[in-house]
Amino acid sequence: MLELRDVKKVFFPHTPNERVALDNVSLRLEERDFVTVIGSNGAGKSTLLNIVAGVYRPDAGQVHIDNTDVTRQPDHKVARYVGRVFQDPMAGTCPNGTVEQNLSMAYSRGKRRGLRQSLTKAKRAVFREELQALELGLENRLKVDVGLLSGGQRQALSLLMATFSNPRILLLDEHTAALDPSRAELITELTEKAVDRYELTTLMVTHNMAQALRLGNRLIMMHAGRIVFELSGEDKKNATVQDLLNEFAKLKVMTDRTLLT
Ligand SMILES: Nc1ncnc2c1ncn2[C@@H]1O[C@H](COP(=O)(O)OP(=O)(O)OP(=O)(O)O)[C@@H](O)[C@H]1O
Repeated sequence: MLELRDVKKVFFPHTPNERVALDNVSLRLEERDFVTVIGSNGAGKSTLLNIVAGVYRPDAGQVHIDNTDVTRQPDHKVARYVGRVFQDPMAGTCPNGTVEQNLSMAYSRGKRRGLRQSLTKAKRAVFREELQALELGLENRLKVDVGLLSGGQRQALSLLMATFSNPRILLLDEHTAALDPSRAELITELTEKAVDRYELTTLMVTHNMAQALRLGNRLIMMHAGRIVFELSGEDKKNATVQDLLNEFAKLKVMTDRTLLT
């Protein structure tokens, strides 16, 4: 379970450059909820993920993961609960490490020290099995440096690393946006599989409205630091990209009115 209560984040407060990135945002994800987040540029989507991941501290409000208040915890502590995949396929993996070294690092996240160390035979067998599920042949390339993999392969590996140690929350930050259409489709399919397989609770930012409708059981639209529109259940299943465009159009009218007053 993830809960944000009245979270506020302001950049450059009390200066001419002040930006209210999150304006008293409250959001609750129940176990296994998969929420897609859409919104225009600067709406506050990345800030929302960064607050959950502990990269930024809110100026007000709280963040809870399960029964733990993580509001004031630094990102390396919050990493115990959170798996994250970034837009840049190069961001989630270490290029100078082999596939198995990268997986080993991710595997030991949140585990006791003894388990962190060596690459045992048993661990390798687990890695092989997990890689097989990606159907990219990476199970035969355990000793290859990650820097030699393609962008799509690296993003598939990042996704596996973010998910297979069963994080309490999975954060997806436009994680298919930098890939060509066929690779984006592959990663989208792998995401659905991983979320099902590891029974994850997921928050995904995307600019792709069709993807936001296709994935997950809930959708939120953000604008100017607020959640302005939500869909869930049957309403989300039946919604079309045109419906979302209509909601965006309403926001534009609102923004134009605000500018005029
Ligand atoms: N590190 C930062 N320093 C200063 N201002 C920031 C910082 N991060 C975000 N902002 C500002 O906060 C607001 C929200 O930004 P954010 O990146 O969360 O939006 P977004 O919805 O993710 O946008 P995009 O779709 O363009 O990535 C914007 O006005 C942005 O300029």
